[in-house]
Amino acid sequence: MQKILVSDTISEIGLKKLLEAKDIQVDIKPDLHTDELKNIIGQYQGLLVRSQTKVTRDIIKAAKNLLVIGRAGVGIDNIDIKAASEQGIAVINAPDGNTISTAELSFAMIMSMARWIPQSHSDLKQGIWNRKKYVGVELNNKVLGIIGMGRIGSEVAKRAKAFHMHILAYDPYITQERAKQLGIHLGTIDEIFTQADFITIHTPLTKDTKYLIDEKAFSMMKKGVRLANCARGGIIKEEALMKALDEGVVEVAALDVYEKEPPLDSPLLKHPKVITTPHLGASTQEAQLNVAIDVAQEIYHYLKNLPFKNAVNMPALSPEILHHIRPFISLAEKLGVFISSIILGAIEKIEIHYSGNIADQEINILTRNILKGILRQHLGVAEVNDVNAPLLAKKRDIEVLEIRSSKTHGFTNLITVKLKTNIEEKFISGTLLNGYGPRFVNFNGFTIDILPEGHLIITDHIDKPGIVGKFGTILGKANINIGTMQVGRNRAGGNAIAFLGIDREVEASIIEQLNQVENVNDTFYVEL
Ligand SMILES: NC(=O)c1ccc[n+]([C@@H]2O[C@H](COP(=O)([O-])OP(=O)(O)OC[C@H]3O[C@@H](n4cnc5c(N)ncnc54)[C@H](O)[C@@H]3O)[C@@H](O)[C@H]2O)c1
Ligand SMILES: O=C(O)[C@H](O)COP(=O)(O)O
Repeated sequence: MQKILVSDTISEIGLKKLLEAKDIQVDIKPDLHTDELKNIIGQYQGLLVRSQTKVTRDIIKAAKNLLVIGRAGVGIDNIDIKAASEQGIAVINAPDGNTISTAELSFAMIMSMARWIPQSHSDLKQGIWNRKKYVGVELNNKVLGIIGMGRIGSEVAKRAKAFHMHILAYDPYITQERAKQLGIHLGTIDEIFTQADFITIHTPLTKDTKYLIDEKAFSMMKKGVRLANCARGGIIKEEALMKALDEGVVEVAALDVYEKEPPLDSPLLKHPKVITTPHLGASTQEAQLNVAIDVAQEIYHYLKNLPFKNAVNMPALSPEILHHIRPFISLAEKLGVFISSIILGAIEKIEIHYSGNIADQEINILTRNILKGILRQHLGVAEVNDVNAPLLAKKRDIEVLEIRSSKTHGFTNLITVKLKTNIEEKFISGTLLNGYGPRFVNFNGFTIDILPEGHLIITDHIDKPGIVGKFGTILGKANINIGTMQVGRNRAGGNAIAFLGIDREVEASIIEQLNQVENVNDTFYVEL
């Protein structure tokens, strides 16, 4: 039974897929204190959160059995992705489900700022009829600066266009072609600061966007600019915003998110020109249902080894791509297990060549599986998975090289894994033979045809009469049956190899006996 902890308020209707799964237990415990979460997280394979639960390195360290963290929403800044990746925990979010709701709230903020709706509403509720104080501006013909032209930014742009606003967007990661498609003008951040009548922010909080709107930015802005942030606190430097409001540079600010949440002691809450909502961007019935359905489905798929698309710390594979690549995944891992089991010394470099058809595929997942196969021999099965394998290699200063080539080498597809240690260099090549499945086809230059399955003994020896017979005698005495055998040599009397497929696991003492046979250089046992 796999256990999932839901530690924030997430739509239970949306979680149906997980709640109805017979072999999954879902515990719903919103509003857990950090210490309580730390105490119980060790029991769970899955953790489902929104933005409230802070999944810190400390929590992740305590999460000994955690396989996946699901975020019912977009922002993942409450999750220590680096710590999760290092521990091999996949992080999956639900980026699409709350786009419209957040775009609509952002637009509501823009309209509220234009017409002083919250302030005049609040006055009137207190019996103050003040028509002169609340003269607003039209949106018509105004310049709307959008910082971050992703899902939400694009939806805000569509709505603003309907109001005949001119859109000036800044997003270093979108192309002119995309801007043209959206019917917007792409400019620099400085152009936004100097030209926009309204500015709305839709980027994630990153090291590049932290305090993107600071004193310098405010000093460039048009006097009377209206500024909305429904993205993340910390993109606007709040101290600088207070000053800009007091100096009249910013006429009105609308904030849904804050540097510290809840911002109960922030002076911004008391400022008459600041409109505030308590992080409500995604708080609609529709968005909450959408993100819960999306994340529940993704977590279910992740736990059941089915295709998933929104992992933030590993590549997403569509069912179509997965269909093509899936048969190669097990071959890739076996190539990794094999080569690292038969090499001596500390690994310095891993070179992976993808040739033929496979070179055009999404190979990142194959590389991850090769690295997983290699590193598991040294670090243990529990320590290494698809998520953390590249990071673990990097941490150990192992150089990893991926080389794609259209050359076929006689096979429609071929994966070669070359390992260099401080002592030696070896390689193994494998292919998927149409109709026959995976095969190892070359080992260190020796042509072979090995089904990569079960128990294998591999010897490196000198080609002399009687050697193979001696192997048979030693194994026979130990009651170990040889099911398959292949030998190869570079020339008569030269270097030779033998691959013996045996029926059961073999003890180290038997390998030692094989190693003692005259003219044998090395003997290895591999289980695939
Ligand atoms: N208030 C809420 O409740 C709420 C709800 C949903 C999302 N959000 C926030 O909104 C953000 C945007 O959501 P989205 O779904 O549109 O994400 P998205 O990934 O689709 O879009 C983000 C855009 O920001 C751009 N960007 C990144 N760094 C930038 C930089 N330095 N300068 C300019 N642009 C940059 C990216 O290229 C991307 O196009 C999320 O990261 C989340 O933090 C808040
Ligand atoms: O990043 C998001 O998806 C939003 O900030 C929503 O956060 P919430 O799920 O805590 O409302």
